[in-house]
Amino acid sequence: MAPTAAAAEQQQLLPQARKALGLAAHDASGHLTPIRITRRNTGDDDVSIKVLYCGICHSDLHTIKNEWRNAIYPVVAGHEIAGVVTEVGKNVARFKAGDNVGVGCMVNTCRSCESCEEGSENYCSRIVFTYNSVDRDGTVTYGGYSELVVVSERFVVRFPDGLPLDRGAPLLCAGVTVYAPMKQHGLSEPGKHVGVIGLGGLGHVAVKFAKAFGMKVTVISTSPEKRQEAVERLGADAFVVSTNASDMKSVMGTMHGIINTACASTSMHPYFALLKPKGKMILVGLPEKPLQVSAFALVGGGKTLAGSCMGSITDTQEMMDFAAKHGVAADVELVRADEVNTAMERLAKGDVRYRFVIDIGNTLKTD
Ligand SMILES: NC(=O)C1=CN([C@@H]2O[C@H](COP(=O)(O)OP(=O)(O)OC[C@H]3O[C@@H](n4cnc5c(N)ncnc54)[C@H](OP(=O)(O)O)[C@@H]3O)[C@@H](O)[C@H]2O)C=CC1
Ligand SMILES: O=C/C=C/c1ccc(O)c(O)c1
Ligand SMILES: [Zn+2]
Ligand SMILES: [Zn+2]
Repeated sequence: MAPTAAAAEQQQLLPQARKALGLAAHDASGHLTPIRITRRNTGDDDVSIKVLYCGICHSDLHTIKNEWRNAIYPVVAGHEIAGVVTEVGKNVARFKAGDNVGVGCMVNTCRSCESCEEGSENYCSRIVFTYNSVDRDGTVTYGGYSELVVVSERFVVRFPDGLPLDRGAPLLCAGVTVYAPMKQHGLSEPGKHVGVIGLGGLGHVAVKFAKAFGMKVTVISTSPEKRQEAVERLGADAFVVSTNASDMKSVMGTMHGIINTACASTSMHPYFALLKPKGKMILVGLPEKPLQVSAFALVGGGKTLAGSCMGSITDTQEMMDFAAKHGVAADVELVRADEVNTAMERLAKGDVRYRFVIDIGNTLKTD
């Protein structure tokens, strides 16, 4: 397939570049088709990575459908990237060809602001996301729905032994996005009770991390059909349906904190009632539409509403190592590159258990 005009223009800006096959959305239909993109040659601080697996995050779907109104088409999504190092630049000390590595949601930051200096580079105001972002050289970033990525060493993490690449890939976004705020907000302490709103890609790994921390965990879901697997397969202690009044009453005022992963907007009022006094609601879901929050739901019990965005690179490596040590990995449905549009349609309907992962290494090929 011929490259689009925008991709061709980008290619001309990069005299030293390689071609790579990717999957791109070209408009808000979100339909993905093969595209030829360019990747820079391996710079002195870069790691070139052959992509083997890439998870499909709901953020990918929000972006390709332009639900956040910020799409820069063509969009090559994907920020749950697992692969093998093929080449490193001369300054790269931590990785060598043949290493199994991962790349998550960011590929560049300013490296000098307060957030960067304190190791919270995920809050850098000049953050460059792995895709749909303008990099410091002016090019638009393309993500892991492609056969090759070239990433500065400091945004690459090591895949620990024992963590499979296909089931580990989703941890690079979904995993760290729930792990980091759980640690930051004291929701990783044994014996505490945490609620997880939304049993999807993020939610199911939140349940697994909570159990690995030794916590009590309750899933708060809109999908009654997930009850059995939440308890029996994922290890949740309880499961309540958010529209079922008696279910919700049974856990009222019991939770130290809630991780809210819902991808669609809803009234937050019933959820705040589940928190203990001074409990914390941590928002990680990014619905297209604004949330409804009543002041009375927060003020009365001295409750906190906080947001959290991904995690730092240090958080990400710590989370990957913790996952390997405690046997935490995503439940995945592996799909071929030519099945990606069907996977997106199913994700939009909540029909996935619990993360689609594209088998890029074996199936992204020219005809
Ligand atoms: N803050 C950050 O850094 C990050 C944010 N995100 C965002 O987090 C959200 C979740 O991502 P992901 O887990 O991949 O998405 P999934 O689609 O895998 O899961 C989302 C879950 O939300 C629940 N849900 C759907 N509709 C509603 C609704 N109307 N009300 C309440 N719950 C609902 C469903 O769970 P159930 O059936 O159990 O109700 C669904 O499975 C997305 O908005 C994504 O963009 C993702 C990564 C990082
Ligand atoms: O899936 C991860 C997305 C994270 C994200 C956070 C904040 C923001 O403005 C984005 O565009 C993406
Ligand atoms: Zn994501
Ligand atoms: Zn910065």
